[in-house]
Amino acid sequence: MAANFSSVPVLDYSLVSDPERRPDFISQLRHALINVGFLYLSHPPVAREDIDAIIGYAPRLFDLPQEAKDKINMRNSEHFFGYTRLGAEITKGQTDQREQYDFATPYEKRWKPGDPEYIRLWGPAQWPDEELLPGFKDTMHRYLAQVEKLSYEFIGLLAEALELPQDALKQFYEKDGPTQHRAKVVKYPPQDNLSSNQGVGPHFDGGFLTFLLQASPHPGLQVQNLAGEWIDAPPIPGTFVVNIGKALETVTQGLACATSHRVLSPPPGSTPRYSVPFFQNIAQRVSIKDFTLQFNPEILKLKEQRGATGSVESVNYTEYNQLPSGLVGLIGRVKSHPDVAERHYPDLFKQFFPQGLPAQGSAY
Ligand SMILES: O=C(O)CCC(=O)C(=O)O
Ligand SMILES: [Fe+2]
Repeated sequence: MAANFSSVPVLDYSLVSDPERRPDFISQLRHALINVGFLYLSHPPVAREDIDAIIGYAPRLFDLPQEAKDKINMRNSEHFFGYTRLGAEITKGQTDQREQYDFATPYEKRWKPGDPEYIRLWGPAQWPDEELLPGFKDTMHRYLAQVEKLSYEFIGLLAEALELPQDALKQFYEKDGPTQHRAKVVKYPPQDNLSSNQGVGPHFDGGFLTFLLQASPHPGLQVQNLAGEWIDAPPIPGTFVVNIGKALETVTQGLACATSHRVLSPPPGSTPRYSVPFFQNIAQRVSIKDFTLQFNPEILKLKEQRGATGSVESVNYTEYNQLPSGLVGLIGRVKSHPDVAERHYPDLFKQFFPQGLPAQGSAY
């Protein structure tokens, strides 16, 4: 019997600092990692005022004049940071109805001649002009620094839940400098009569962990369970939604599962939905196939008890089994944003789009 799920569990981060209740947290975490791949985290160690400020900024970012958005179009950026207009991506053959900005933690470009091309993926983000949105960049940096710290702490807890040494996953981080993490601010407009209700189609995330802030009260996020059913993950104020990326699934030999998810657009006549996902990266030059973690056989049995996943409507990021993580990330970006790739990575562009530029990117 598969240990199927019908809701996304809520874990209380305040248990972690309570010696008596910490074991409860660890066992709930073990269940969520192995059987669900998604969880809500309440009482996260991120300042409430920064979260509220980000929620306040989200609509204002999209209300900027079109020329201010175009000025920081992603096409300017070899790092794939910046603004992407509505309807520019497709997932599973259908247009995603969302508009977004890709931002990141601070980073100076490190690529030098002779380095692999994927090293160019990391570098400075593009930000709107300060006078148009005063304080936004600083607030976002402060927010991202806190989520980044949480993401590392969480990886330690995850190792504990899988009965690995606390620092067992540190070997996947950059050793000689910072790891750059990506974040987006996303707007899902309400469905109109002409478009589908696909905010974003079914997909897996890459990387290690995603920390998602649902920045408006709209439902719409759904998570696919083992039987292939779509389970709602509506916003719960004061929480993050945390989910496992394909790199972490690969590293843990499938114990921690990456779960397919999607977003349905708000219904016609509604206000837009906003969200702010943070994607935790790993070292660019790491090839996961070169590492084998030793798991306790009792823990590996829990994976067998989970059973096989049913029909999963998602296929991306299978390359983590063979290629360096940075190249997997770059391929993902090239597929989703071919116009950016055509300008900055012409060889890879030709490899993935031999017929030339499609009207939209095809994420997965
Ligand atoms: O907007 C959301 O709630 C989820 C977005 C998402 O899954 C993604 O961008 O990877
Ligand atoms: Fe996602």
